[in-house]
Amino acid sequence: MSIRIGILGYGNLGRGVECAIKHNPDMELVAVFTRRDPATVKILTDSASVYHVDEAEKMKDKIDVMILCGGSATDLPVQTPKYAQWFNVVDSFDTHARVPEHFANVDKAASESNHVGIISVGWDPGMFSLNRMYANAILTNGKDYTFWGKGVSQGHSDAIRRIDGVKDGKQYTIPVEAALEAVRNGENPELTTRQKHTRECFVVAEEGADLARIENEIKTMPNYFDEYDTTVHFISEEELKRDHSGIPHGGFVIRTGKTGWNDENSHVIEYSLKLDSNPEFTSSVIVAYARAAYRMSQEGQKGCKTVFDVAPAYLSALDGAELRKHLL
Ligand SMILES: NC(=O)C1=CN([C@@H]2O[C@H](COP(=O)(O)OP(=O)(O)OC[C@H]3O[C@@H](n4cnc5c(N)ncnc54)[C@H](OP(=O)(O)O)[C@@H]3O)[C@@H](O)[C@H]2O)C=CC1
Ligand SMILES: N[C@@H](C[C@H]1CC(C(=O)O)=NO1)C(=O)O
Repeated sequence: MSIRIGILGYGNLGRGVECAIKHNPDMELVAVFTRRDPATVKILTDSASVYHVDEAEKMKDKIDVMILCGGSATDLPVQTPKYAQWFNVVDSFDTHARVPEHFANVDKAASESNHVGIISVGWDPGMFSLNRMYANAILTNGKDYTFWGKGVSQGHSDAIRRIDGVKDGKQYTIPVEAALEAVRNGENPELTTRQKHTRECFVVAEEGADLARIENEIKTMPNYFDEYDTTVHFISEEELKRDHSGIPHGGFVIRTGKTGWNDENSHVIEYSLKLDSNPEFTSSVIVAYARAAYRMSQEGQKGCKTVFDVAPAYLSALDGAELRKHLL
């Protein structure tokens, strides 16, 4: 029997999840839920239907895992705990500073309702988190760095789109070359947040909006921009569509460490991603964790989990001898 999936929130990530389900034969998309008028939201899966989010609770027995595809800035803090009352849920929550609060809220809802809620799934947080954790557990005497881009951060782009007066926008994350070079040269530099990345925003403002206010709100935004050197460009909708239509991204996690009685041996662990489509890759990670959420729930597990709590085997559509072929 297929794992029955619901998508809540139909933006870049929602569309990516719909596509990723097509590549997972053990899953089927049952429904897409939106806060907009369902008649205005067109999906590509003939066997599924679009509903208003108010209809979701009625379908709690028809969906095994609800994948929350809203924005981290304002949607997921409300939506994930809310829908964990009725569903196993997976989200991509990435406001790093607010993860403890989000975990607690989802854990309360999921524990009380006997559901599994896996939060902060994707690549960062997500796959990069796993690799930072593995590297620190293995090379205990070492130093690690995370670099992103140059690419489009969906979280930061979502955050700027939520500002009053912003019609659309995209944010590029750009690694500082000198910092990259120092790390690559094994200099193990001490780097502040500001010394590692800069951020560049391309914003389409509503007619008559106060551009100075928008720029200031972006640059001072806690948890997103206030610790970075950020530039803001105001452009037309046509320019955004013409020059900034893609959502590529990537980055790497690197840890250098030493072993030996006198630290005589050095080692480097590196995990890197080059993504044509940030949303499609992120969605592919999320769909694998939806399989895990379903299986863990079927075993009677409940409450909030992160990628650290999910045994890798839960992610794979393979099992037993077929799965063990990945060992070699
Ligand atoms: N952990 C990780 O590695 C990653 C995490 N993310 C997270 O994913 C989140 C979602 O990103 P993304 O999908 O790009 O965000 P979008 O802005 O595309 O979508 C967010 C929500 O906005 C609404 N929406 C989408 N399009 C429209 C529209 N045309 N008009 C009105 N409302 C619209 C949708 O809700 P509705 O249908 O209800 O209207 C949707 O759920 C990000 O905030 C980020 O935090 C992203 C990438 C990686
Ligand atoms: N969560 C990020 C994924 C990576 C990219 C990123 C950044 O560019 O700041 N941080 O983490 C996203 O929303 O795209």
